[in-house]
Amino acid sequence: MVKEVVSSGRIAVNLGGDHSVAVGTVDGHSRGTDKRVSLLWVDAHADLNTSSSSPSGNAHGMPVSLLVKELEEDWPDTPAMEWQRPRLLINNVGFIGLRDLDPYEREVLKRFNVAAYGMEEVDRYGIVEVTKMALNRINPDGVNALHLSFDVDSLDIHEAPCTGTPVRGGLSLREAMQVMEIVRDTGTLSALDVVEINPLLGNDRQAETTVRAAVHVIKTLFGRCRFDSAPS
Ligand SMILES: NC(=[NH2+])NCCC[C@H](N)C(=O)O
Ligand SMILES: [Mn+2]
Repeated sequence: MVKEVVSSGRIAVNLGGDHSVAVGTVDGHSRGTDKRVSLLWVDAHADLNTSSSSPSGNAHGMPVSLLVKELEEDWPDTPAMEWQRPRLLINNVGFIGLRDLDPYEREVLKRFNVAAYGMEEVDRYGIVEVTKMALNRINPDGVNALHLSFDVDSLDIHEAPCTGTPVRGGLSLREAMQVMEIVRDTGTLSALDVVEINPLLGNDRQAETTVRAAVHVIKTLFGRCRFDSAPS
């Protein structure tokens, strides 16, 4: 599906589901375009575990490591995954919002000098600077197709309470909207995932808060301006 949408020149929007859906969406994206794909992963977690490094065994903590060529050797045999081969370069992958990493993930980020920006960098440099630095590093000439994979757990738990692995101290909705404004203005966006919304993990009000936050993020990415439109 993503392959067809992207190859017809449209932007693919994928609503998850847990973050392991991104293995399929990013794979389809890269097969639907002649361009190289840069991946911006906005998340509290790096989702870089392999099945052997993962402390939890949860697949939603592993998609990025399945997608990058550099980690192919780190994976034990994956019998169910023959359909997918890694197609991305790890230096075309950037992270924003990190604040909960496992030891293997930390080691990989260091080993390849990945464009990884945690909440400390967001606090130190500000979200605008961090977003620009990340985009410059993963898509320096602006010629690659951008895949934005947005995990709602990148947001602070007050903004997005209904998610499976929340981590306190995350992005404000305003910071996330600034990321979207900057990405939008690059004109490079080719596919979007919005994932890890689980309305069952909370009361109605919390579900509504979470869904509305996601809607704000999506609308901003597709052109809604904060100055001249009423909030929704
Ligand atoms: N997409 C997510 N919410 N990922 C959470 C991953 C948490 C932890 N790093 C793990 O591997 O289990
Ligand atoms: Mn994630």
